[in-house]
Amino acid sequence: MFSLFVVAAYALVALAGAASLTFLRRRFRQRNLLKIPGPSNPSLFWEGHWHHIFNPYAYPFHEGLYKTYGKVARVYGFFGDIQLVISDPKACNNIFVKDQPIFEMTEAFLRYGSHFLSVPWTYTYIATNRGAQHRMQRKLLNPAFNIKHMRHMTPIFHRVTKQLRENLWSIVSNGPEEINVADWMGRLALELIGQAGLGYSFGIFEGRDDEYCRALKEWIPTSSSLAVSRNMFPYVDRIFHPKVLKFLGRTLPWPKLNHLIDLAETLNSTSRDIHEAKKRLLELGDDATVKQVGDGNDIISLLMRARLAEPEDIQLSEEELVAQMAVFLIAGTDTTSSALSRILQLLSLHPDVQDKLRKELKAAHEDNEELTHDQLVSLPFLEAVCRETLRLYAPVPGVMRTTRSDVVLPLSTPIRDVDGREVHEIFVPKNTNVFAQIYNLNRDPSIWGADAAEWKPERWLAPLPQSVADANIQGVYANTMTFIGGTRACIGFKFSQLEMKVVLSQIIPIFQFAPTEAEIVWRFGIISTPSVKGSVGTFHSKLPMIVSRV
Ligand code: HEM
Repeated sequence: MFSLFVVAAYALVALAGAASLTFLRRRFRQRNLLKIPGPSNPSLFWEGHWHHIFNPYAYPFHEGLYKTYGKVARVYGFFGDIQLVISDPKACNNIFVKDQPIFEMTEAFLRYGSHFLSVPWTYTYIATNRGAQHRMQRKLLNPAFNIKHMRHMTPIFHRVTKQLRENLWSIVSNGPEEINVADWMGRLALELIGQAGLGYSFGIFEGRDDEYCRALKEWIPTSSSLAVSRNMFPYVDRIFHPKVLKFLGRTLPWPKLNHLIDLAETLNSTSRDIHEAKKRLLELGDDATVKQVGDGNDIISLLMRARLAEPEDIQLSEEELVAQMAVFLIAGTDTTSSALSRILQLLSLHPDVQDKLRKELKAAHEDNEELTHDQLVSLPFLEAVCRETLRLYAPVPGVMRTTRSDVVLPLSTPIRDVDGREVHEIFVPKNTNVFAQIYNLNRDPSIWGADAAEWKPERWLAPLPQSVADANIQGVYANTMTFIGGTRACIGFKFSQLEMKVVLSQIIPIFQFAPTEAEIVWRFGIISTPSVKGSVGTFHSKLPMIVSRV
């Protein structure tokens, strides 16, 4: 008994020694970052600023960092780890474009994502693989998101949006009604990506209780509620074999984790079933293919046909294809519904802008009831409303990266270090986490002018200030980092543009949106979501609005 106690004590001392050594080595490596100004560590040996950065009410913290420290601030992560929060445009260009292979997704994100979304327990889908495998998948997936294919998708978007329109029309048949717009936009975005992305209908507007849909809806909140423990993944993942991890995840008395594993399995097994059904149709030939949901024009059908046309070694494996399905749903639903909800809220708060947009859309509808892709992209005010909303209120307010080697990060605007010295570039050692603040970068007054924080769609109807061109922001969309840039830029950004425009073109001409008395608070997260101030049920989006027929 005594000897067991001694062994345990030795083990504890050894563990504490190893942890201290790791801490000291890391502190030595990151010592120059201590010179970057930033807030002091609120909890030295545990979370650091993790909760300040990621809690649902973190917007004021991020705005405060920007106001107090400027475009670069030093913060603390777990166990005293030093991290940077950056909104400097030149630095962000380097993070996303020039030095993208150095600034990769964090291990926590990659490993967590691969365990809880991709059943084979490997990096099989686009958002969590890297290097050559990522480049190869991107190359194979890109054609499914090009303009030519978007044109084929426009009728699918119209068809789904009409179902929403019919539902709303009957709800407000007897006069104005209070409606949770975020909920409807969530359902719509899911059905849009279901039909146009997967050629699958969740039956959302027909009231079907779909297991896939339920799993997907629960995956995001369940996964978000495990956000802090996610940081442990790179460590436990190294110690245990994936099969052991999966077994532990199922059997440990940790209901949320158990549930997440069940959800991932449902998502994957249903994706597999959908894939098998599509495969059978493809084997039956073109006539059968066009009879499915989305007329065979959905992204997965296109990729499956490409598989048949390409030699075996340069195509996505069936497993990779199935893995993309859940990721398209996760990446394409809440982002789009967040953007649409935000646009509708802003239109409700600015009735003059809503009227102007309605006028433009009604005029366009005189030629055609269903606006084509080319008509939609040529409407200047619709474009201005989308751009301004996505600039000022990026649905993904920031992304985390980690350095895979030492690197020097140049700055557009020099900062002063804690000794008062001017700093034009920062040496960032290997394994440093960097949080790129898209939200602050997109509303930088030195780029967009003194009115940068105001929602002004008309700014896009006149030439932009020279400072915008000078900032040389290398994001893929409208001089912003809303969809980031470089090889990891959002693959679905044109898809989401088109979705939004189709939806607005169909609902704004016939419905009026007005605010209610409720105070709306937009929660910070991987994706920004609306809630009513003081409401419980943190993860469910709420955006009540008064909707009436025009
Ligand atoms: C307004 C809507 C959207 C916004 C604001 C948005 C934003 C973003 C951002 C910021 C990223 C980079 C994330 C990171 O690297 O950490 C990203 C990646 C991605 N997005 Fe989107 N997205 C939107 C809609 C969509 C849609 C509709 C789809 C699918 C149809 C989609 C699919 C993806 C995929 C697959 C990635 C990973 C790309 C890669 O790693 O190569 N997104 N998105």
